[in-house]
Amino acid sequence: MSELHPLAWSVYDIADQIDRFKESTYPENQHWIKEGDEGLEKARLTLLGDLEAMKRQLQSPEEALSDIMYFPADLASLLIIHDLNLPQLIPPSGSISYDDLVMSHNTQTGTCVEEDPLRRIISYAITKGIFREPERGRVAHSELSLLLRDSGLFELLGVSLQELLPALLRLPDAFTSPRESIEPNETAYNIAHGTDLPMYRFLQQHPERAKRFGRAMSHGRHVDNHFLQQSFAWAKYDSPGMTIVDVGGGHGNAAAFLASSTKHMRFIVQDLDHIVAAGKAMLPAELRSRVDFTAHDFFDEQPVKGADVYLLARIMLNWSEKYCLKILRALVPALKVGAKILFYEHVFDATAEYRGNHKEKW
Ligand SMILES: C[S@@+](CC[C@H](N)C(=O)[O-])C[C@H]1O[C@@H](n2cnc3c(N)ncnc32)[C@H](O)[C@@H]1O
Repeated sequence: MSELHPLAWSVYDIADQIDRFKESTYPENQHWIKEGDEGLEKARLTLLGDLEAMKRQLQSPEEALSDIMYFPADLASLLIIHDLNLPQLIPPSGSISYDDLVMSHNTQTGTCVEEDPLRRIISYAITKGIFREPERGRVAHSELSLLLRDSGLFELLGVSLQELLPALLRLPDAFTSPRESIEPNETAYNIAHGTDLPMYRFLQQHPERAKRFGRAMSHGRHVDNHFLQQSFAWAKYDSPGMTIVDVGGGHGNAAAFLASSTKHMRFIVQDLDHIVAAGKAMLPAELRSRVDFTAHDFFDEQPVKGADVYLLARIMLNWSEKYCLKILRALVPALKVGAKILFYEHVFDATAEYRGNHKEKW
């Protein structure tokens, strides 16, 4: 028997479980499953993994490889969609003719885009589920493109395409010239953006880009904060007097998420001064009594002594070992007996293997 059969049975069983859950839990017509629904998350991830495994068995190696190789074309169409601000120009409901879309773009920007290439870019994006053509000559939002009207996700797209993608394209140079460097100002980002400063310091000098970067990062985070919540016994620390220091905590998104689901523990979010200023302004009023912000460079000695937990969420990924050690050494004088240092990172298993399904609780 082919290996498809056992997978197909598993898919059937899980789909049945999910459908029954949706029927009893969700309003009518909601076809997606909310990430993080307790009890269903494991089933959802297993199903995604099984479907990916089935796809791999059904595709020839050439097909699988060309999916990877043509990915830059997807990025190019997204880049155009972003730069022309199309998600904002297409109405959230109903549709717009290509004619009107071109006119609206050209009037608002004072630049000139032609209808024919625009239509071709949109047609390509439609094949990826971004936008729809409800009738010939008119374009409307799809479920996916509608999300890009949200400013946070649109900013995340901008950061991904304009800050990070140019750096990713220079990675081969950074690996080889003259050797892979461990210094934060000799990275692919430095080559791509023509700066001698470490990325976060460079952004500090470009306040608008820094703000967009910070907001985009916070926006991308809500998706996996629930893993952070589930992967540590936070309840044990949820009593008056317990302090959690969120080192390099950005706009305080993780701290705010954790504070919303606990009652007593206090959070101190530390980051560079311009980031904490923005984070403070964004914090919901009801969390202000339990979440504080302080400017602190994590290479300097930790000023909050005797906290219960020092959280380093997605910090180490930015630094070479030399600098990770510096960050840890700066914490040591502050540690009381029993203090926890909590790392929250994406990690590879000891042995890399194909992962159709990228997300797992750990
Ligand atoms: C990838 S983000 C992670 C933010 C947050 N912990 C989270 O998980 O959403 C890395 C953070 O490190 C901060 N950072 C970079 N250099 C820093 C430094 N020297 N001292 C303190 N924070 C720094 C950045 O401003 C940024 O907010």
